[in-house]
Amino acid sequence: MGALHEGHLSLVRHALAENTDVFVSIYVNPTQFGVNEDLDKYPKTWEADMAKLLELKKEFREKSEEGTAGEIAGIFAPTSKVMYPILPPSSEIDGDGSFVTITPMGKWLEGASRPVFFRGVATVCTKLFNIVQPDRVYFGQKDVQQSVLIKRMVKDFHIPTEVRVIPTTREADGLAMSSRNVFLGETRRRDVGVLSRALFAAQDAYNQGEVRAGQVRRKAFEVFDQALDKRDGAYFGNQKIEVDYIALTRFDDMTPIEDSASIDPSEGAILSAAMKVHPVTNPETEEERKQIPVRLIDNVILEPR
Ligand SMILES: Nc1ncnc2c1ncn2[C@@H]1O[C@H](COP(=O)(O)OP(=O)(O)OP(=O)(O)O)[C@@H](O)[C@H]1O
Ligand SMILES: CC(C)(CO)[C@@H](O)C(=O)[O-]
Ligand code: BAL
Repeated sequence: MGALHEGHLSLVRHALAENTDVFVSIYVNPTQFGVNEDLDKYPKTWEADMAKLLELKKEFREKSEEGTAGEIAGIFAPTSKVMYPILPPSSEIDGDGSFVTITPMGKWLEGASRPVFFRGVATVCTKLFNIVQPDRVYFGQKDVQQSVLIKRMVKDFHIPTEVRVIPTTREADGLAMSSRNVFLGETRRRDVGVLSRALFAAQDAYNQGEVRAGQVRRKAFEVFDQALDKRDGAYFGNQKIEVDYIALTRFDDMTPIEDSASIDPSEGAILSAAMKVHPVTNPETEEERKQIPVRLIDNVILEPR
């Protein structure tokens, strides 16, 4: 969706290492945004994006010429008229249109908070895959439910492409890179490292032998409890932070592992989380007065052993 950062470039690097011709799609897809979400505010940095991709093209020039890596063969940046040729796209839950829906997976976790999100993602990815006809497609681990859902879609619809999922690129304090991080501003940015710290703490507990699902999730919540004040079910630092979910799920279908159950260590699990970061409680600067809520997601893999 553009506003490229190192996480996106890592997907392109992996694609260049494994293919001859790489196409980068840049399209902010309206149908995956709910009517009250941040579609209008989504960052657009076309010039900077092109400069980053050009830099990457140069970085790979020698290897491309030797034939040991591919090259960026094109940028696919369609208009909405191209992507949705018949009907203008709807973001209403019961809106009309030609849609791809993957349920029940698309209703849980991210789908519970963003009811049209996965319908929009599955629909636009089907269109992208049909237009570009890629041998492989590259998705980021950061959006783990999205990548599991796309794998399911590719299998169920016999789409002839291989789905590759690339590890999450992080900032120095562990925060997963995301285009939406630019909305945070300095003050909120200082508090949000708590999300990855919580997930890593729970992952450590699992790696040290804890398999009780409730205990693994509790480890993550303990990090929030220690870092922030808890009141009325929300956390408070310089701003209110609401944890949407910290969830343990199975790999293939993202079905939940209940707190009373145990993780099967031979299977492992995904621990994923989402939180809503509200504007700072006592804004002092112009930037703080204009803040919008930012929803952040992250996850870690509890590897099978
Ligand atoms: N930190 C990251 N590491 C690896 N892959 C990433 C990272 N961030 C995004 N991606 C992947 O890049 C692809 C494009 O994502 P998208 O354009 O939505 O960017 P984003 O940074 O996730 O933005 P958003 O703020 O919308 O979450 C997706 O497959 C996504 O999972
Ligand atoms: C998969 C995707 C490109 C669909 O618009 C988007 O959700 C994203 O960038 O993660
Ligand atoms: N990275 C997923 C796209 C979205 O949040 O809309």
